[in-house]
Amino acid sequence: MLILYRNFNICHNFTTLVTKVKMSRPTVLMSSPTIPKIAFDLLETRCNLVRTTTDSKNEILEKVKGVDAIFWASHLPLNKEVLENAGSQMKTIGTMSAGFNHIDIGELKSRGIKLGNTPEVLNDGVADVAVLLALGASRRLQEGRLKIENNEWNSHNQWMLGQDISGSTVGIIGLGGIGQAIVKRLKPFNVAKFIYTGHKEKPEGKTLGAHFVDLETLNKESDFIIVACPLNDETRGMINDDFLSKTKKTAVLVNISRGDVVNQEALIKALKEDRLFAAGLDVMTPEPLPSNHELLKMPNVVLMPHLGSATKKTRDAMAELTAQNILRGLGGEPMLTPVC
Ligand SMILES: O=C(O)[C@H](O)CO
Repeated sequence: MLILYRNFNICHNFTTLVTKVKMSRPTVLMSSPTIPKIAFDLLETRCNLVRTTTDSKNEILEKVKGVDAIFWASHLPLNKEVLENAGSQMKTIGTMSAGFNHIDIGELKSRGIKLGNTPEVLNDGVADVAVLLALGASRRLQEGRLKIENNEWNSHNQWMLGQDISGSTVGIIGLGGIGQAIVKRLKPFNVAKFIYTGHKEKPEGKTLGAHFVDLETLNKESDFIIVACPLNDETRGMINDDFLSKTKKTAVLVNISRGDVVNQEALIKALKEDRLFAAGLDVMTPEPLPSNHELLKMPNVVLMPHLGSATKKTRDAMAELTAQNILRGLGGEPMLTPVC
């Protein structure tokens, strides 16, 4: 009897311990198998991880059930369906992205869920791509390659002339961290004037020697228009037919933000009608772009498949920051880079 009682006690204590350990080790869904190792290492010190073997929606919807937090490394919409499947205990999300237009913030707020994102750490990577696209589009990179491929190389001195960035006016839509990093990079190119638009004038603009203007002025004056603002209800379709009807014919448009800031049909039309010199796009609609899409057939469009933050260093930094946000959220501390 005594032995039985002792065994019961041991069992009981063990169960309590397991429950406690489980309680002190929250579960985190890692929504993609390709999340950098640094995030797994950090989170594993204090959490139990639920891993996925694919990036598929179905697997995420299945594995999210009952977790305490989500590491979101997917461009799939993070919406009511995902949250409902997760359950009401899930109160912490870290998204491995600076943009959060794919996340239903209203739904998160109504459920008291905390969200952190990864701004700043990708500024340099994305700004590099903006410069790459500005130069590539203005110097006819895609068209030049096609000329070689099609045996149309012609060396006369007026052949394939591009637009100069030196002496130009560069207009930045959205002087956030990425916009500022773009200005810093372009300064040594002897740009004549930097202008920017946004909600309000920024002290950083003064430091960088960039002038605050309204969107219309930016459009009218810019030789290079670089879209670096977040996608939201205000900016969706901002670059539309009307906007492009007032742009300089020699202007180059670069988009490193989100495809939907630009009305793509209007852009294609303007490029075809030679109302715009060229475009350099890291983002487009839809993503992935179908391989037979019209944009791919246009010689004056330089395209990249949303690679702005795609360097080893940047993605590691994004993963680490996401993991830290999750750990802080789970521990009841403020996230390092909170969205809500
Ligand atoms: O928002 C971001 O983090 C970048 O566009 C990569 O998705």
